[in-house]
Amino acid sequence: MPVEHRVAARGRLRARVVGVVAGRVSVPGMGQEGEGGASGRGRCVGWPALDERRGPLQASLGTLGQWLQPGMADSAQAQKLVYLVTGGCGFLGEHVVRMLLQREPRLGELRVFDRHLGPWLEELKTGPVRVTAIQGDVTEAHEVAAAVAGAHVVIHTAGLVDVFGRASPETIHEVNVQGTRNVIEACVQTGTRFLVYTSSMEVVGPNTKGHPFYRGNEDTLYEAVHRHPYPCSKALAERLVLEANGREVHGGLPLVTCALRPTGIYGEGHQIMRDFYRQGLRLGGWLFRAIPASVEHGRVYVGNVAWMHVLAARELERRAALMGGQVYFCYDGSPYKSYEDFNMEFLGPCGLQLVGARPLLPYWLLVFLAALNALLQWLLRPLVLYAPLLNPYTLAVANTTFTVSTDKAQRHFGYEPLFSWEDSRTRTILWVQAAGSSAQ
Ligand SMILES: NC(=O)c1ccc[n+]([C@@H]2O[C@H](COP(=O)([O-])OP(=O)(O)OC[C@H]3O[C@@H](n4cnc5c(N)ncnc54)[C@H](O)[C@@H]3O)[C@@H](O)[C@H]2O)c1
Ligand SMILES: CC(C)[C@@H](O)CC[C@@H](C)[C@H]1CC[C@H]2[C@@H]3[C@H](O)C=C4C[C@@H](O)CC[C@]4(C)[C@H]3CC[C@]12C
Repeated sequence: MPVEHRVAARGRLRARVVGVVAGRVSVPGMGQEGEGGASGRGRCVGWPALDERRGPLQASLGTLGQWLQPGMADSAQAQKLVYLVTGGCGFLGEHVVRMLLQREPRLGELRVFDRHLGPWLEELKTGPVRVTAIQGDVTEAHEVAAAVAGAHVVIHTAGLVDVFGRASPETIHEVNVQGTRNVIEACVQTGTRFLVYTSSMEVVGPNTKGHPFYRGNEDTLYEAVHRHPYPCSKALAERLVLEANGREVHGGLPLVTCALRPTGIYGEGHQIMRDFYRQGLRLGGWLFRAIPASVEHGRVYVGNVAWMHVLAARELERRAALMGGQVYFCYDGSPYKSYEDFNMEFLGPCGLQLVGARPLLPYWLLVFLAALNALLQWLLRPLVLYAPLLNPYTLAVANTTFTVSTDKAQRHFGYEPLFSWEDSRTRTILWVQAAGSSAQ
């Protein structure tokens, strides 16, 4: 089946929606979204409270609304279902797209929505499934609404994953919070009932006080206080998604939402891992320990995160009462190790060595160098983007234990990791080797 490319021109998206040609699609002015902030534990220091920002949609639903009749999802059972993956060309998104094509038998159309479409989409010529690539921006409500219209379920992975200061705090907030708000409102306005959101461990921590989170779970009490734009945006977006659970969508049925919280994801396509490998190659095969081996980090293989998204999206309908409004950490059998030691599980077999049983530099010097990097980034910003790996935030995260131990996803929707640790490790090593050889 050829991949159909649709480009969301500003204000217009010529779309074929589940067999219906919608032409110009816009979505009714929303007025105000749900009042009141969630009672969640998280707190973002210095950020607009949730209720201060309203994102009413600016347009009104055209003829499309008459065709999206109540019960359309019911009839969708007879047909094949329409899935939408936002951020579908990202590191995680691509794995979700491929996993859906391999393991979702109900799939009739897969819409891949992203600002930057990958050339690999062209390869996805599958038999019964129509793959529709949509170049669009989640901060543009009308583009999101056009992509969502007619979808049975939305898997919302699109986000600005920036802890290195590449984007401004406002841009991070616009994409991660307003973009999520737009996805929610599009579901409500067009009648899409199921929404799976890719949240993050950082909604919980590490917090600004550097408290460890040791083998914690979804019910562990932890003071989730954040200052950095990225965790703040993820916490606010997650709260929006969970608060939206139960809202009435077009057609009169309730919206069902859940949020998945991956810890540090690794696997094929992990750019930071590739950068570490290339850095090691440049340094003659050596990497130098900066973090104590005792600092445990939870990591999870991208294939298992993708599988959890596919399963949650499938089960959300059947188990709405149990799963609706819930959060789930993403986990698998990956070992608990320091960030650097864990990376060496893949970089070691690729020829690199981690120098030092203990950090080679004293922590105070790392703190100084991180602060210097932050100062340089600020001074150089008008001239050039300077965004090194080491900054006060990444040093704090790297230096704080954060591991999860939970079976909530297994208990709620039968999740079991699809890939063993051994398989995850082998796949990642092969990818690093290929990525490394392409660098030489
Ligand atoms: N990588 C991790 O370790 C990790 C861990 C936990 C959670 N997450 C979450 O998983 C999701 C995906 O992360 P990733 O690591 O794959 O990042 P990524 O940057 O590889 O993928 C994000 C995708 O979203 C797209 N995107 C960004 N802004 C957009 C916009 N305005 N409109 C439309 N598309 C836009 C990007 O083009 C990209 O394809 C994010 O929400 C992130 O917060 C990632
Ligand atoms: C320069 C050294 C101190 C080096 O060890 C720094 C490593 C640092 C770049 C990474 C350490 C922990 C990573 C984060 C963690 O894996 C979880 C994340 C959540 C996810 O939502 C986005 C990515 C990230 C913030 C991830 C980013 C890189 C690290 C900070």
